[in-house]
Amino acid sequence: MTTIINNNAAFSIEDFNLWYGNDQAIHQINMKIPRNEITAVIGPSGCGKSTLLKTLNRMIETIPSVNTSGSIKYNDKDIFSKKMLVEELRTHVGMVFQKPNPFPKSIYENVAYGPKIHGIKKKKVLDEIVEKGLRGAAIWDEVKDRLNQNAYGLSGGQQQRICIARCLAIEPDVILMDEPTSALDPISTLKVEELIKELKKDYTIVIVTHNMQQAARISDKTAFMLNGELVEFTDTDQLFSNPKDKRTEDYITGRFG
Ligand SMILES: Nc1ncnc2c1ncn2[C@@H]1O[C@H](COP(=O)(O)OP(=O)(O)OP(=O)(O)O)[C@@H](O)[C@H]1O
Repeated sequence: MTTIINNNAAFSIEDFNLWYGNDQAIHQINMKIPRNEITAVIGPSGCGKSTLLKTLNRMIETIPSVNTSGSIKYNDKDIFSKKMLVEELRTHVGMVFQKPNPFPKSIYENVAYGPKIHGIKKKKVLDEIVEKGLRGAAIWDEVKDRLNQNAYGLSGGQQQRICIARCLAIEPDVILMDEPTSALDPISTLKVEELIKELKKDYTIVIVTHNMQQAARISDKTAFMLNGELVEFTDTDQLFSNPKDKRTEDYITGRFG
């Protein structure tokens, strides 16, 4: 997609509402997600974090009861417009899930999968993409001698980095991460956190996390959601040191959630 970008927001969300059937899960959200930064979305269980994230690459459309109003623009283009092909949106906006979900295939095939679907057949080109993806996901050195082994044989933390490599191989612009470390042990979590900080040089990252310390450690901006509303969205340092809204303060000081 060739786009002239007029502002510094990867996503501009305006007056956005979302319903599952009759239940409204997102209420009138306005936010601009900055490019090449890490934006964390925090809030208690059920506040709508995953729903908002899954809307950004239209994964939410797989649920038939969903209705929306308002607008979401990616690079100034309406993601819900008929002209926006969902497959194209998802090549620009990749996603990494809570539980590592490699395919039951070799490490190599996991990373080469997306490019192959997009028609790349030459072994040499695929080799290069696989190496670049694995290097980008900081796992090349650990797996370069066993690319043909099944990805299921790796540890949870390694599997998650393979999933990140798989995402990088389609050369996205934005990476959405839904609690990417919640199934990992502390050491793997730290590795993935280091990787996320490294990736923001080249990508815009939006990460949903239950873990406030994680948001504070890695993100530039933090959004606090409650009952489907965006209560506060500002610089991470500011949100954790000097929240403007009493509800944010109550949440970050552990009074609820
Ligand atoms: N497929 C669905 N059908 C109907 N309601 C749903 C569906 N998915 C989520 N919801 C509802 O939408 C609201 C927001 O859920 P969502 O999963 O976005 O919250 P969350 O903040 O990500 O929660 P958690 O931290 O527990 O994952 C909740 O009330 C939830 O029950």
